[in-house]
Amino acid sequence: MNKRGLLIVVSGPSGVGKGTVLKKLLADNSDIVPSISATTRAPRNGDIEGETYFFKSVDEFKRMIDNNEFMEWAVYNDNYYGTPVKYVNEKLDEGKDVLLEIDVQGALNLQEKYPSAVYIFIAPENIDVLRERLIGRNTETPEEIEDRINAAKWELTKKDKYDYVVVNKIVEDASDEILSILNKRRD
Ligand SMILES: Nc1ncnc2c1ncn2[C@@H]1O[C@H](COP(=O)(O)OP(=O)(O)OP(=O)(O)O)[C@@H](O)[C@H]1O
Ligand SMILES: Nc1nc2c(ncn2[C@@H]2O[C@H](COP(=O)(O)O)[C@@H](O)[C@H]2O)c(=O)[nH]1
Repeated sequence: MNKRGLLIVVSGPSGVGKGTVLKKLLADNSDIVPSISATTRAPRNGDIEGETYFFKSVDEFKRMIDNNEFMEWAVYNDNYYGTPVKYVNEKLDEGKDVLLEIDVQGALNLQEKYPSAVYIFIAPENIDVLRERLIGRNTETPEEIEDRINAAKWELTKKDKYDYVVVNKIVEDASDEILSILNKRRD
């Protein structure tokens, strides 16, 4: 029988560069499978249904909650986000490592249920860098950016609850640091 895969949980404020760093990590490591979340937020430029997210109406999302289809879910800036449990369990059972990129509330909710997962927080050098990255990405309105910065301030107070904190100054360095954390945990 396969050894069960490692559950990898990564969080960090919106705009810190999680998606960018994890894309590099996944490109270099075909043995890590990303989980695809469901969300009620509107698709933004570059989003692809079934690849970046499964886009749901609020009613559909609530039905999935009632049917226990999520391993965790949370409301982030007025939208629902959740991790469909079936796919993650299938891949872990196949012995694959599964990567969840989720918000802090979701990660903290998982910690009791999945103590053997590895919890990694990606942090910015400071809030000004975070704001510049969100502005530079140009996918949110100025009001939405301020909401995300406010959420970030709260999220940063929780970083010590994670097993590891990785500062994303240079994408390649952050990806390498995560890989060396994973290699240590796989030993
Ligand atoms: N180390 C870095 N240095 C400079 N710019 C970066 C770095 N990492 C990411 N970026 C840029 O910052 C912006 C935000 O990155 P990204 O979309 O990956 O963030 P995120 O944490 O996944 O955000 P969200 O949670 O909102 O999806 C992008 O424009 C990206 O190109
Ligand atoms: N608790 C969960 N949080 C999730 C999930 N999928 C994504 N996220 C987090 O939401 C925010 C905003 O994401 P965005 O795509 O709108 O920028 C970010 O922190 C994501 O990591 C999930 O399934 N559960």
